Amino acid sequence: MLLNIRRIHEWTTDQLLASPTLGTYQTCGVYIPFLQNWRRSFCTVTCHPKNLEHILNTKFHNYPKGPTWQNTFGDVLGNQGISCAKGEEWISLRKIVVPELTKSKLGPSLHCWVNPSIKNDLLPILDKASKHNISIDLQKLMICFGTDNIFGIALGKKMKTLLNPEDPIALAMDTIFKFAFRRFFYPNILWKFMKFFCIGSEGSLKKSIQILNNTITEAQEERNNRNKDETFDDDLLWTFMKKVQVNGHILPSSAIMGTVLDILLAGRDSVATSASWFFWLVMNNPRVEEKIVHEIITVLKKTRGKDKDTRMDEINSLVYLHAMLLETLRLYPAVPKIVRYAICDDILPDGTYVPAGSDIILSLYSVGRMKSVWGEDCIEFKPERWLSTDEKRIERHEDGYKFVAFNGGSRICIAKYLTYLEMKSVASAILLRYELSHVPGHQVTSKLSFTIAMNNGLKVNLKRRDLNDFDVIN
Ligand code: HEM
Repeated sequence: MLLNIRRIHEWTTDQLLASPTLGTYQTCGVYIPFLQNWRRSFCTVTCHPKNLEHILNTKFHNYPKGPTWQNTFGDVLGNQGISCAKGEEWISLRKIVVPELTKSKLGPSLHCWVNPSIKNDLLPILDKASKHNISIDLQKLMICFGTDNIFGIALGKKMKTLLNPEDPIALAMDTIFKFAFRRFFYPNILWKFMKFFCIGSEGSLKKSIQILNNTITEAQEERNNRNKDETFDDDLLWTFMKKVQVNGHILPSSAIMGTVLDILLAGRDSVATSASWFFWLVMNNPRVEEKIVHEIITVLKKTRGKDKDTRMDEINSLVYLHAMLLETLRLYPAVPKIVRYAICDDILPDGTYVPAGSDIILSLYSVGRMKSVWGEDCIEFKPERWLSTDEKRIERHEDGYKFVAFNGGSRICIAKYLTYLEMKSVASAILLRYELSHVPGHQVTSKLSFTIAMNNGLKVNLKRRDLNDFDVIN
């Protein structure tokens, strides 16, 4: 495995393909007597849809995130937010958060944050690059775009990192992703020692977490001092603070703060990574590119007047684009694997015995690459597989356990619609205006990190798209 660490997701997929059950294998880490229970070094890896459903839904209570995850990331995420919370508190948090991110609530996010960020900050950068033939790193821009949007939506904060990528808060986030992930590879005893003495990567991690926490605390204090008679624009923090009581259960402010921290961390790279793979797949598939540009133009021609920002109804009409996003996430799920822990002994639907106290890795990356699940053409980028025969609507059900990019069951991602909204807006804005092409010699490979980011970014050249035939857009 170590020899394949740079292509770990592909390697895991190969192992799963070679397994007798076509989707599950079991392995052992290094067992250290007296320091750990042998079961802790035992691990089941699976991508079998029936197993995924069993673990994430049917036997949800037997498979929490578990001590490995909690010990490694609990302190980074503050131990209090929605992603760490358990039991009643977690249920109450979901009741507060999920309704705020439904399709019908996202209009203001599009209007106040996503569209202005595209129009005022992103497009001028792309315009300049295309005029002067300068190559750009699209992944880097997408990370800034993700940062600006999520800080706006969650905290009402104008970050403008597209214009100022060296913003200290944005740099603190980079540090958190880089050094928290390093903990996976360091022995526990080493990173805990470094953390205790606040040295090396752990010292930088602590400072960066502090920067992010201070930002949230300042925003919270400002809202605590608000005059109750005045009206304010809603952002997620303000909405959560107003809704802190659910079914008679009052949530501590640390749970609200922790949840906003979760949202900031989860909301940035996931969208940026997915958008980057999306553009890469578009560049590699001219047939699909032609179809999508045609769709965007057709939809906009029907609906738009003078206003050039994409509207919610337009976004919802972009069916082929939606299929493209699903297909991107099927092949490159932003979160390539998740970890769970078995509380009691169990037998998975494919017959695999899982001992209590062991870890389970769910390979969300591999499930999209199984012929047994997606057919002979599973490796091909084929948005049509999601569509009805007349290509007018999404036909394949995206919530089954064959498509688990957003997880499934009770802990399903809270921000599926927000992701679609951000990705569709940025994809249509860019593809309408520019043709993208690879910078010669630039290699695209995935990096080992929480998300399936690209190792050296996505270097592209831009050429203004000729839309003379379609007089609605310029
Ligand atoms: C392409 C985009 C995204 C993908 C593929 C994705 C995927 C996921 C997955 C797989 C999980 C489950 C993790 C686990 O249980 O171990 C998850 C949970 C979560 N996601 Fe997303 N996500 C995306 C975008 C976002 C965005 C934009 C936000 C922020 C608004 C967000 C916030 C969260 C939160 C807070 C959780 C924890 C939910 C809970 O534990 O109850 N995600 N996401």
